[in-house]
Amino acid sequence: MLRICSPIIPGQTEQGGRSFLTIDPRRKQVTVHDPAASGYITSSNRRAAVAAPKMFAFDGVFSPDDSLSEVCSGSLSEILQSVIGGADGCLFSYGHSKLGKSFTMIGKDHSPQTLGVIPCAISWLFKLISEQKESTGARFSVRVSAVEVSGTQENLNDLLADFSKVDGCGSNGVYLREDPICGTQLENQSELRAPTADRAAFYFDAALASRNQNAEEDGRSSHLLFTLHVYQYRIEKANRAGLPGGISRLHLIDLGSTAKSKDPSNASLSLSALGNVIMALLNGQRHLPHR
Ligand SMILES: Nc1ncnc2c1ncn2[C@@H]1O[C@H](COP(=O)(O)OP(=O)(O)OP(=O)(O)O)[C@@H](O)[C@H]1O
Repeated sequence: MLRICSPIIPGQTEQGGRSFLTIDPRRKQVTVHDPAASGYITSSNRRAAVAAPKMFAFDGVFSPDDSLSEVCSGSLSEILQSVIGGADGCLFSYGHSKLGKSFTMIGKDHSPQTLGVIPCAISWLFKLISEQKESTGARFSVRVSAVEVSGTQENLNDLLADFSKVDGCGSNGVYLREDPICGTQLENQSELRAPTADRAAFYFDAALASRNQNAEEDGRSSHLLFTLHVYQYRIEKANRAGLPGGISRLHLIDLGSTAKSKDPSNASLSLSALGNVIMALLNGQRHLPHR
């Protein structure tokens, strides 16, 4: 899915130049025209290999006029149904600096219309759970975890560690483990029980408050991984005991800026590197081509 944001070009007002993108939300298509013709780049800077116009098709396209609630409903409905159905899901924002990735994922708490993807996902997940409980009798238990990757060393930080210490199940720190069967696994992050949407939202706010405030000064912005773990149970009619019915996870990720960096170690953030990882996952490869 693609969300188009209006880029502000230095020295040029938003109205000053014709856009080099044509958006067709109904067909879910975007056409890229020659940026030189729209004044966004000079013809001398244009790479000779880029032949415009080029058309790209997506599962969904949101224009700058689309509200945050339209983006949330368009991107979350299907994925939440799948998670309730027992499949894992992931939704992440990716793009250049200051284009509104965090705004899209987190939103602002001014009004219900400016809630971002993560608060909407929390609210709608619990609504779906309650509907599912009514219709099938299934029981659910939701847990949340929140991890930040920040700094030039890409340190992992468990944003809910303080709460799990209070619960008496404090962890010794989150880390990555290479599993020969499942590939790279994030281990040991705090998973806190959230019986209500309000509790999950509280933990989300707490995670945001714990983020590394110095990340931007470190030379790159931080990445936020917020996960809703959904445990399902079937209730035995005879003794009303709960039988484990599987676990699914919804990963909601606000990737930090992908602006070009002079630091060669920042290469893992490039669109092609991310594309390679996604293709490897889709192909079921155990070894993912990441650093
Ligand atoms: N659609 C929008 N409506 C109103 N304000 C927006 C919108 N998109 C972004 N903003 C504002 O623009 C600023 C930059 O947005 P944001 O921090 O979300 O960008 P970002 O892509 O996450 O940047 P970075 O990669 O540097 O973290 C913020 O102050 C945000 O509130």
